[in-house]
Amino acid sequence: MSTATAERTDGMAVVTRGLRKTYPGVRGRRVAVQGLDLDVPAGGVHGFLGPNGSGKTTTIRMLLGLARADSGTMHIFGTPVPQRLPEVVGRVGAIVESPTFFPTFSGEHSLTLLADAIGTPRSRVGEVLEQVGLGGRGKDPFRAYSLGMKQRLAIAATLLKSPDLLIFDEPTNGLDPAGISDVRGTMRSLADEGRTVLVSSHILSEIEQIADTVSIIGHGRVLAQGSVAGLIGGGGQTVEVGVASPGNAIRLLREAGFTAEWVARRRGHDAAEELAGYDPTTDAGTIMVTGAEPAQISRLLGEQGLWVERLVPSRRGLEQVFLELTQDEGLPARPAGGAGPGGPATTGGTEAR
Ligand SMILES: Nc1ncnc2c1ncn2[C@@H]1O[C@H](COP(=O)(O)OP(=O)(O)OP(=O)(O)O)[C@@H](O)[C@H]1O
Repeated sequence: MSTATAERTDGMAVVTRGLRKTYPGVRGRRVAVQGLDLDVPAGGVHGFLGPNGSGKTTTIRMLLGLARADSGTMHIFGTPVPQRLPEVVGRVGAIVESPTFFPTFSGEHSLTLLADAIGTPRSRVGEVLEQVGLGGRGKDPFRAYSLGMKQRLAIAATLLKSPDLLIFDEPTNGLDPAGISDVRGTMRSLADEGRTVLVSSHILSEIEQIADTVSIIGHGRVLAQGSVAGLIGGGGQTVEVGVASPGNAIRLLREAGFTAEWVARRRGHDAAEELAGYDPTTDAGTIMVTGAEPAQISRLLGEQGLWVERLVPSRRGLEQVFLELTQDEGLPARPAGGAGPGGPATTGGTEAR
C-alpha cells in the first residue's frame, strides 16, 4: 500500500473514491453509482442515506465483493477491496438481503449451526443473543419471532465472529415502530462498544436519531456527508410564530435583522407554501423566523405591543437538508417514505459537494 493511501484511509472504516457501476439497460447502460466518494470513520453509526434507487445497495454489494465496480477504488480499514478482501472480510459482518432461517429451528439452534460452520465457539451464541436483546427468547422457534426479533437474530448472526464493521442494508424495512426502535437501539449499542455500523436507509429521519455521521446520496453520488450536527445545524433553528398582526411582525423582525417569511398553509395540503403577498383575513398561515431565539422574538414583538399567540421552535432535519441539496438537481423532490417537516427550506451550513 502506498503512503498516500495509508494516510488517506487512516482512522477510516470505509473509503471509496470515484466508484462507478453501470448495469445494462434497454437504452444502453444505466448508471447506478457515479463517482461515489464515501468516507466512513471507524467507530460510531454512519447513516448511508438516499432515496430508493440512489445506489446504496449497489455500493454495499461492491464493498462486499458481491458486485464488480466498473471503476474507482474501495478500502475497508485501509485494505484495498476487492483485491485483498480475504484479508479483511473476517472483520466485517453484513446483512444485505432479507435473512432467512429455518422456521421450526430455534434462534439458538440456528446460530449454533452457524457458529459450527464458521468455526466460532458455541459459547458465542448465548453472548450474541444477549447482545441483541434475545437472551430470553433463544429457545423459541424462529417462526414465533416478530419481524423485529427476526431482524435482531440476523444481526446476532453477523456478531458471531465479533466483527469491527457491521454493514446493514435497510435493516428496518417492513418493521413497525417498536421493531424499528429495537433495531435502532441494537445498532447504537454495537457502535457504543467501539464497532463501526454502516447502515443504509431511504428514510432519512429514521437513522438521523442514532447516527454520528451520515452520507446523503442521490443518483449514485454523494451530495453531502459529515456529522449529523454539522449537516443539520448550520441553517439555524426555525421558529414558527403566530401573531394577530403578521404584517407588522414581519416588518419588525426583518428590521431586527432576522429572516421572517409568511407561510400559508392550504387546507388539505401538508406542505407549506411561501406566498409573495398574504391576506391574514383569508389565508391561514404563520410566520417562519430563522436566526432568532424564541425568547428574542417574543421580547421584540412584545415591546411593540404585538402579543405572540404561538411560538414553536422546529428543528431542521436531514430530510430538509436533502430537499435543499436536490432542489436544483432534478432529483426526486422528497426522499421516498419520509414525511418531511412543513416549514420552508433554510439554506447554508451543509457540507455539500
Ligand atoms: N442487478 C441490477 N440490474 C440492473 N439494474 C440494477 C440492478 N441493481 C440495481 N439496479 C439499478 O441501479 C440503480 C440503483 O439501485 P440500488 O438498488 O443500488 O439503489 P438503492 O439506493 O439501494 O435503492 P433502494 O432504497 O430501493 O434499495 C437503480 O436504478 C436500479 O434499478
